Amino acid sequence: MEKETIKVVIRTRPTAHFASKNIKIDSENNSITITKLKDEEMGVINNQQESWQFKYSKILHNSSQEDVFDYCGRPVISSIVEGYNGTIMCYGQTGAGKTFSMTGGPSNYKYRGIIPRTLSLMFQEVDSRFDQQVTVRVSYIEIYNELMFDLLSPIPTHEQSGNISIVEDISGNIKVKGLTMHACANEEEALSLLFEGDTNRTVSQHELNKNSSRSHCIFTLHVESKSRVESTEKVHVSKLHLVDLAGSERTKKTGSSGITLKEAAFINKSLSFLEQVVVAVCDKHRDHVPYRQSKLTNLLKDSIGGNCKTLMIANIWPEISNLEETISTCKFATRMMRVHNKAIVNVNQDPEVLLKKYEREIRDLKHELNQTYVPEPPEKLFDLARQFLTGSIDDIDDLPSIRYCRDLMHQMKLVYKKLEMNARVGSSRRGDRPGDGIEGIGEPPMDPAELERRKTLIEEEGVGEEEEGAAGFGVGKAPKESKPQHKLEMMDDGDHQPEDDEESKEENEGEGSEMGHPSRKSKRPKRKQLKSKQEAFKEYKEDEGKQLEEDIRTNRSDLREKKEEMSKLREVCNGAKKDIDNLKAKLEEKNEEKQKSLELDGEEDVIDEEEYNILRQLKEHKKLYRENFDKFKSLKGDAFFIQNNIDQLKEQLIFKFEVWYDENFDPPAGSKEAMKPIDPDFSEKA
Ligand SMILES: Nc1ncnc2c1ncn2[C@@H]1O[C@H](COP(=O)(O)OP(=O)(O)OP(=O)(O)O)[C@@H](O)[C@H]1O
Repeated sequence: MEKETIKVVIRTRPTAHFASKNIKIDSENNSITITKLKDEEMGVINNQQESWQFKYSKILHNSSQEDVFDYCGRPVISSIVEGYNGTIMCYGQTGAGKTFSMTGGPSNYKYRGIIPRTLSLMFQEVDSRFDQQVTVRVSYIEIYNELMFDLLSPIPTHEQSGNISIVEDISGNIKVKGLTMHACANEEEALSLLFEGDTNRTVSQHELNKNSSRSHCIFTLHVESKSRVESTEKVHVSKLHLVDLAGSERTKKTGSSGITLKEAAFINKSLSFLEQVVVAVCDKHRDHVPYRQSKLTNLLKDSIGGNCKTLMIANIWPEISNLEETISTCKFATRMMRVHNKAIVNVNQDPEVLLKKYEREIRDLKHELNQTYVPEPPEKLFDLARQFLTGSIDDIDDLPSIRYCRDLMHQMKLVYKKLEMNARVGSSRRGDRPGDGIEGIGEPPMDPAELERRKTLIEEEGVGEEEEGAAGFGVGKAPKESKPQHKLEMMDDGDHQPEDDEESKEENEGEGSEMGHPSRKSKRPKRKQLKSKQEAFKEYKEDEGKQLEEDIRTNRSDLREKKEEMSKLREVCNGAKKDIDNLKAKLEEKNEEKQKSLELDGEEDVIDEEEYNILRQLKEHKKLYRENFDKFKSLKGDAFFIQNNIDQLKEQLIFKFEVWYDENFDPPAGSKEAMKPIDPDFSEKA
């Protein structure tokens, strides 16, 4: 934040009748001394002199327009592009040269004022900043009799004067709602808007000065700049108010009547409100500043005591007849110098760039994930999960990525399901409640007394209960020695099936078995007739594996869409590339022609219309190519990501199926059917 007082510059209007007796100007010290005989006008005999000395930031006495701009305008331009707000305002009595200072005299180019010079320098500054994209818009507003008029509105101002109003946004920035803003690409466009506004400006006939303005005029440049080099969402936003205030003369001196008297009253009122605001801002004990009392002070709230770098030019007309006005202007100017402003760089966020930035971040992260994560074989993770859940290992130290954790969690779920299922099968064989074999998993843990009782029973009598004529789902009673030594052994009967006792073996053999595993057939839920592993897989996908199958299908359809889009973009890129090559060849031909004519006439050809058109087209095609290629690259990343999803889902599907298959069918271990690899795309291909 830059805290500084408002700069005040005194500019004198050149005159042949300079009041040299009363006004002494010291340009070196930037001071001015004014002397006046007391009550001279009242005719009272009083030879006492009254004298004032004022000191300012600068006194521009008989200065050229260029000098005025160099001091007042030039330093402001770069700070505007950097994001600081700025205001340059001209204050002073009618005819003192406010409009001349601000807009200039039309008679000669060298008389152009601060506004046209600012526009010229501003666009030079914009063009010189290759690394920045700068947008300049202008607005032009007039305050006349406390009404605001948009001088650049295509609708006649009197019709839409009610349509514009001053508003303050949540950050305290003042804006004029409904005011038209005109984007300008260059100095010429901006100048023509200034001329258009000036033509529309309300000018009233007046005794003191035929063309003097009876209104306040504010020409504003709204500047936005953002970096072309860095992909940043930061946009520097600023405004530069160039203000031509109405004349500050006293009403009685104007000799006005009718409308112009009313005008003068309004002007005096708003200028006195301006004074009140300045006084209030300077008074540390005042907590309220009456900005809202008038349109002018409301509109210039940022400029006086706010977020702005402000400079005031106090125009004086140093003739004896204007002594009162000169003193009054100097007094006001001195007060203005005490106003402290707090200018900050105004930074906004460009939502478009912000969105693009987030999209890029997501894409990069996805890409990084795909790049760095090499999926572990599911069997390995399954084994790790089982070791962890059964307490063989206390901790899993190495968790390299979220994807790894996710896969591991998934395997944990599978282990859990398997354990739960085995426990259920085990308990139904033993007649226990489900979950008895896996304390803490599935069902709530058993009452400790009951658990102890059962343990003793198992130790004494073996696992399970005697069944009379057991058939179907009965599990019978396991002998004492079949009690598993390890908790997992008890839980996981898939691989660690306790051997049935001879008695029950015989029993089962008596019942016969199609699968060749009589013992299991009698002790487990009836297993399905095996057709083929691939057919079982089909069945699995329609039933338990339905969700995974659906996920794969959704991903596949996404992938298809992406690929279709990619193929369209590829065509556009190829077309653009072809056009670029053709245009380059044409350009080459043109260059050869030029070279030849240079050798013949020794004159270097300038770019002709055809060459210009080729260059323009080349630029457009390159842009088209770049845009579409960027989109293509982004889609390629997406497609890669989706393909990876599909592979993962397929792996999961096969693994889950293998578990399911193992639990539901009994091909002899190591048999051809059991070893057969599954083709997850079998039904798709069919
Ligand atoms: N520094 C100057 N050099 C040459 N001519 C000047 C200068 N200052 C003012 N003038 C001339 O004085 C006349 C009045 O100036 P101008 O219209 O700028 O006054 P003003 O303060 O804007 O008055 P108003 O308050 O009525 O708008 C114009 O003809 C202008 O050309």
